[in-house]
Order: sequence, then structure tokens, then C-alpha cells
Amino acid sequence: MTENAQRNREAEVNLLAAAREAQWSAATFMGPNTMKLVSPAKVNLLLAIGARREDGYHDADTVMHALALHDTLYLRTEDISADELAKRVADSEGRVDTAVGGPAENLLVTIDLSDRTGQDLEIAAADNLAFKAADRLARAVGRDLPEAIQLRIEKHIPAQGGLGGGSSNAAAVLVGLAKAWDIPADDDRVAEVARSLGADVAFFLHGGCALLDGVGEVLQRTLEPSRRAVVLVKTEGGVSTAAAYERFDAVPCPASEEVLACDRSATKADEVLLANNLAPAAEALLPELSDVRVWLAEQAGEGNVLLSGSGSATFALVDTFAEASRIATAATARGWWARPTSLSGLRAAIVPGR
Ligand SMILES: C[C@](O)(CO)[C@H](O)COP(=O)(O)OP(=O)(O)OC[C@H]1O[C@@H](n2ccc(N)nc2=O)[C@H](O)[C@@H]1O
Ligand SMILES: Nc1ncnc2c1ncn2[C@@H]1O[C@H](COP(=O)(O)OP(=O)(O)OP(=O)(O)O)[C@@H](O)[C@H]1O
Repeated sequence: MTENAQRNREAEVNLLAAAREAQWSAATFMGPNTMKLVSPAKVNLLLAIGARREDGYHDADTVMHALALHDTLYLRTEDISADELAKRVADSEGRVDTAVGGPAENLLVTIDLSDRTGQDLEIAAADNLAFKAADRLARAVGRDLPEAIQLRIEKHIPAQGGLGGGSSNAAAVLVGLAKAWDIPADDDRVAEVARSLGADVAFFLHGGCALLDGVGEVLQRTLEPSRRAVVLVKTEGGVSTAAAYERFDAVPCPASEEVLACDRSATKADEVLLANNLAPAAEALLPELSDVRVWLAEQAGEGNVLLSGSGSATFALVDTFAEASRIATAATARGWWARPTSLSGLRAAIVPGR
């Protein structure tokens, strides 16, 4: 492609995004049967991977902590007639922003993804974890009435960062639909669907800070959350979680028993020693991660820096938001995506009173 053609192509893509954005009307999500949801990111203060199990997953002890950084979701549910559903399904044929789910193919889900991360994230509705959450919850509770679900996701959490954005969006949809469908938030079926969607989804139903085991989805107990400032630094390239675990199998790296014992008995997030034995595998797949680690350690001190999950975001805990902002600015100047934020007590939740 010539330079001019490339520029035209980029302009076209930008115009398309702008046109889509112009169609977004906040009014769609006002009034009855609508809600706004907060969907936070997480970091793993501890990730101690153990043996590979028969189902391919690995045992994992982890301490997750929610961040103030979050996506915002808007959800609208509309009961419609079977004829109306059939008509809308026919009209949506070939569109990637809609998908049909539920036990009787009775849910028409439309997802409008507004990417604020600069990644130009494009995910077909059928592949979106938010859709899978709606589909599986409907199946789990036998929700078979014709219904249109409209979802807008404003993404601030970069994908493939080990920050759990997709999992958090799925948890937010579970919380929103449980409310819309009169299912108690603590219903076992909600937690079960969460676990079936991925290792991280269950955490976001609780949020704050928690110690989990199993494959990282069984909540053991909560810890007192911290409010420390955080700076996130992410390389452009991502790391596939599955590939990181595969590499870990090829070159295992046992977790330190000493750190594990300390973190298992911690009652506050601030007492947790940072450790991640999946990090060497991720660094082997994406060597730039070690550049970020070394650079961030110079800024924030060795013991305050860690890769989150399978990466590719590395975080540093610092004392003030001003310090987090200073480091984020310097990281951005080096060509990395970076954000100042803080640890928080957030969970996937409905924003009250709107
Ligand atoms: C790295 C972490 O983010 C730490 O919180 C999680 O362990 C991964 O969470 P996630 O992205 O929700 O991952 P999932 O979608 O459940 O799994 C992606 C892939 O990672 C591998 N996987 C994940 C979790 C786990 N305990 N053992 C694994 O081996 C599996 O190959 C799986 O197919
Ligand atoms: N709602 C969603 N938001 C972001 N990514 C999604 C979503 N639904 C599906 N995905 C897919 O999942 C992939 C990983 O997204 P996500 O941001 O959850 O990964 P991650 O930051 O590595 O999280 P984790 O810590 O759970 O591994 C994306 O590349 C995308 O293709």
C-alpha cells in the first residue's frame, strides 16, 4: 500500500469510528429497564502457579486487587414479542455487532464497543465475553422469553494486559442481568456461570482485594483493600494467556514457599509481598517486558514492581498519585501505553441513582 493509500485508509477507519460514536445516544440508556455499570480492572499482587491439571488449567494461588481504572457499561433490556424478535434477528443478519443467544435462541444482544484505549479493539458480539455472560446466564436460569439486550461498553482497560478487562465486563453483565431478571445477586447460578466463563470472572463479583485458589476462581477470603497509587505500563504487543501457561509448562518456575506462606496469611493488601511465577514465561515470549520491568524498578523500587497476570501490563505501587502520573508521563514518552491509577475497593456493580 502506498503512503497516501495508507493515510486514506486510516482516515476512513477514523471516520467510521466517529460516525459510530455520533450515533451513540445517551438517551437510549435513560429511563426504565436501563442501567449503568462500573467494570473495574485488576492486578494480581500474587500469582503463584502450580501444577497443570487434567483439564489443562493450572492450580493457582492468587491475590487480586481491583483498580480505580474501569470500563463503563450501559445496559438496556426490552421485552419483545416473538414476531418482533424474528424480524429483528432477520434485520441483523450479517452484522458483527449483534448475536443471538439464550436457551431458545431468544436473546438478541447488540454490543456497541467504544474503545477509549487507542487499541482500536474490534470484537464481534458473538466473541465478546459480555455476550457469553448473557447467553450462559439465560441458559442457567432457563430465561427463554424473547428479549432485546442493548449493551454499550466504553473501554478504558486495554485488552491483553493481564488486567482482566473482558472478565470484568462479563461480571458486570451478570450483575446487571441478575438485577433485570430478579435473580438474587448471591444466587449460586450466577457464581457458577462466572466460573464457567474464565478464571478471573468470579473475582470481579466480589472485587476489592481477595485471596483465591483453585485455578484462581475459588474465593478463599477477602483482604482489607489498599488505596495506594499505581502506575500501569503496557507494551504494544500482548501476551496470550494460554501461550504463557504453555511456556510455563516447558520451563517450570516454582513459586517461593516463603512468599506464599506470608501472602496466604496476610489480612491487608498492604501486607502482600508482590510475586508472579508466570512472569519469566511471559518475558520469554515478549522480551520487551523485561525492559519495562527494569525501567519501572529504577523509578519505583524493585519490590514495588510486578507483571500483572500473564501481562503484558506491568504495574508499580507508589506513594502518591503525583508520582504515578510522573512515571506514566515518562513511560508514554518512551512509547509505552501508561496510566496512573490506584488500588480500589471497586467490584463489577450497578452505578446507583442514575
Ligand atoms: C493470568 C490470570 O489472568 C491471573 O489472574 C488468569 O490466570 C487467567 O485468567 P483468564 O484470562 O480469565 O483465563 P481463562 O480465559 O480462564 O484461560 C485462558 C487460558 O489460560 C490457561 N490457564 C488459565 C488459568 C489457569 N489457572 N490455568 C491455565 O492454564 C488455559 O490454557 C486457558 O485456556
Ligand atoms: N469485553 C471484552 N473486553 C476485552 N476483550 C474481550 C472482551 N470480550 C472478549 N475479549 C477478548 O479477550 C481478549 C483478552 O481480553 P482481556 O482484556 O480480558 O485480557 P487480559 O487483559 O489478558 O485479561 P486476563 O487478565 O483475564 O487474562 C481480547 O483480546 C479480546 O479478543
